Amino acid sequence: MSATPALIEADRLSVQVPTGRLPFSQKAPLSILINVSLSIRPGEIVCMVGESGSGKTTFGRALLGLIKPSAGSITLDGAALPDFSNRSFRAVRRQAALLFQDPLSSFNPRQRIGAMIAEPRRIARSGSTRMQDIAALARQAGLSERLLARFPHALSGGQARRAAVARALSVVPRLIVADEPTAGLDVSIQGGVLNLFLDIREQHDTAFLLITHNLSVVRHVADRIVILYLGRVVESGPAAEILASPRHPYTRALLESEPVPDPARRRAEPPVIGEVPSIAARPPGCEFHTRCRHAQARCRSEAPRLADGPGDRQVACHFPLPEPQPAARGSLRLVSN
Ligand SMILES: Nc1ncnc2c1ncn2[C@@H]1O[C@H](COP(=O)(O)OP(=O)(O)OP(=O)(O)O)[C@@H](O)[C@H]1O
Repeated sequence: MSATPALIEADRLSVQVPTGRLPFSQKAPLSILINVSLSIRPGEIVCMVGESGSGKTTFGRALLGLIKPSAGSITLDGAALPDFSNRSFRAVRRQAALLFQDPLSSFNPRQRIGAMIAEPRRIARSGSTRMQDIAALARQAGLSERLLARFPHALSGGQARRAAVARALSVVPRLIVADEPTAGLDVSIQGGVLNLFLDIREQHDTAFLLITHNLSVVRHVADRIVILYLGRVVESGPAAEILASPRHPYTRALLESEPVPDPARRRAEPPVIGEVPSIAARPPGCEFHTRCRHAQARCRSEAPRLADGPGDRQVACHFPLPEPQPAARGSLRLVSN
């Protein structure tokens, strides 16, 4: 394990939302995140991976105080936030930038792109807001200078995403939380954004939490991976190790469901990914058992705990997969409910 202290650390963070509108119809609150722990060191790129609805966005927002956690704690530079008040999170937000999944939703429709990119510098009174410097910042994010005079509605999805990246870099933060940073971008531009992240990390030791279900993003940049399923961590550890030998059947199935570009290596049948159960009706025992071919009686009744090891890895499975055999690829299938 690295001795570098964590920049930010979440310990058993949980998020619940109330259900029912009237006092008489109130039910138990719905758990969206359950005991998620994660630490990010300076300069580290952590990828949080999971299918849609697994709680990735909720975690990113809770870490920055945009959603109030219901339990757990957050530590910044070794000091625990005293509570989850706005005031406590101010320290986190001063050091972090969030790239939203839908960048346009975070833009002021009446503000020109150039002014929007310059705004963090103006507020922090740090860095030049001269047009030529803002244009250089935009170019760094792959955004043409001619777009700086436009309003947000006149940008394409890809241009909006690059504008959001340029704004995040306006005052280079110590942490960037990027929610699906390559969604909707052409493959060539996706690579550009990821390479830009790597450059920023190189130059400024900026840490990243990348929220994604795109495994090619993970392969390209991740130092560490955290896999979420129904709001719980099911596996985490160094990216190279997890990609080479996943231990949780869910992680393995996610990797198996990646498109195979080589037609000669086409599988006999595609992995069958069943529906994710609703968080309002969590299966008993291991919540993944309804989709797991390896499930045994114990999995249906007893929830596995997230166990440490080997090394810096963690897995929540009663019967974790062994080191892969050379012929193992394609042998595991997810089954629908
Ligand atoms: N305010 C809310 N009230 C009720 N349910 C919510 C609320 N916010 C999120 N959820 C539910 O919590 C679950 C996790 O949502 P979240 O957006 O964090 O997942 P995600 O992994 O980021 O998904 P995606 O990849 O689709 O963005 C989903 O089932 C979602 O419907």
